[in-house]
Amino acid sequence: MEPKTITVLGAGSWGTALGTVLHSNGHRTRLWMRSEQQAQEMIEQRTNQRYLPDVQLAREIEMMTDPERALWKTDAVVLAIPTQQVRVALQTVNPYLSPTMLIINVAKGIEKKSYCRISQIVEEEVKGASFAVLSGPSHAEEVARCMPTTLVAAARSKQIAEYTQDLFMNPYLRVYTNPDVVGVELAGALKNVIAFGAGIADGIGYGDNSRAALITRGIAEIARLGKQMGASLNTFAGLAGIGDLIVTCTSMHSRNRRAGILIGQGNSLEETLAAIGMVVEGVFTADAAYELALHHHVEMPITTAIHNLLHCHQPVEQVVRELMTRQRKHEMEEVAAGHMIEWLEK
Ligand SMILES: NC(=O)C1=CN([C@@H]2O[C@H](COP(=O)(O)OP(=O)(O)OC[C@H]3O[C@@H](n4cnc5c(N)ncnc54)[C@H](O)[C@@H]3O)[C@@H](O)[C@H]2O)C=CC1
Ligand SMILES: O=C(CO)COP(=O)(O)O
Repeated sequence: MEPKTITVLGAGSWGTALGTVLHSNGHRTRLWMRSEQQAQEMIEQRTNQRYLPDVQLAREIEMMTDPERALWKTDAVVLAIPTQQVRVALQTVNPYLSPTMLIINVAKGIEKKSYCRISQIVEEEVKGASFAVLSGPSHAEEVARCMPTTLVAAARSKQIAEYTQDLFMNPYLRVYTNPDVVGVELAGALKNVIAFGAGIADGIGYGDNSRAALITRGIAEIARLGKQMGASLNTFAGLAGIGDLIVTCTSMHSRNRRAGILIGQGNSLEETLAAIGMVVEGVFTADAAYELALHHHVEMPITTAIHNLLHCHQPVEQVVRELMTRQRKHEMEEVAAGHMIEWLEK
């Protein structure tokens, strides 16, 4: 691929790490951020001390706060901004976006109140924009250190998915394409809620059995909602689905898991968010996920439990007891739905 000009919106840990990837792939890379002070520090120190310390940033990566300069003749815009801020950020830069620019979202969440996925926010805010989503098991700390990582680039058009794949793919970052935008977006957003729950279990002092249960039953309920919303079930068995759920429920890099651990240890939500100091998407997406499940008449017991814990202030012990003592179930949905009569009758 010919070198492109790429603007990354948001200089947190993920935007910065992806900036290093794009630069090492030979693209002209610009990092746009709100804070003049952060931009000056990054220009002078060639590091991002607050969000991704100890990672050296190449001299050629440009840091800036002026949206007009950041978006001047750019080919693609990477949205690396926390979900709840994406709309306002798009409104800020909108006058400088052009219809030829591809918008690639890398944030993982669902907007509160509107229950919009990011592709829907982009559709509303930037009429006619081409869109792709890049997701999968990928902690910024490891990507920035060139550790082998796999991702999924999803777009409705094969050409856009492959273009996104080519922009990011290199010997340490293998990118697969996928046509299922809805599935990839939902998988990335909903896994954060489950990972927060897995962290709570760890914080309480529960063991590996509990974590495995949350991962397995977590992907089952994510896929159930996804299917109802038109996603492909295969997506949830792939990198953006079970792959990302595994890494987020098990890694100490995960902010969602670490936040859960602090809650499980008895800290308040306020104390927890302050201690993490970066975005904990699952806390904000829990609400939207709960409402989407109600709206689509889909059972999501773990997500509901997290929602109740966060918003109905139910004590953790009560939430766990309720989850474990729910009405007994079949594991397979087709059995539950009565589609395996033969087995039932034997
Ligand atoms: N950190 C990671 O390893 C990964 C993060 N993600 C996703 O990427 C998204 C961003 O996450 P991080 O970079 O980790 O978050 P972060 O908390 O490290 O940084 C967020 C950045 O966004 C900036 N920001 C917030 N509101 C803004 C606005 N209105 N305009 C401009 N900038 C704004 C903040 O100043 C900060 O620099 C999240 O949705 C996260 O789930 C996805 C994959 C990996
Ligand atoms: O999405 C991620 C890894 O794939 C990052 O997860 P956290 O936001 O929990 O750190």
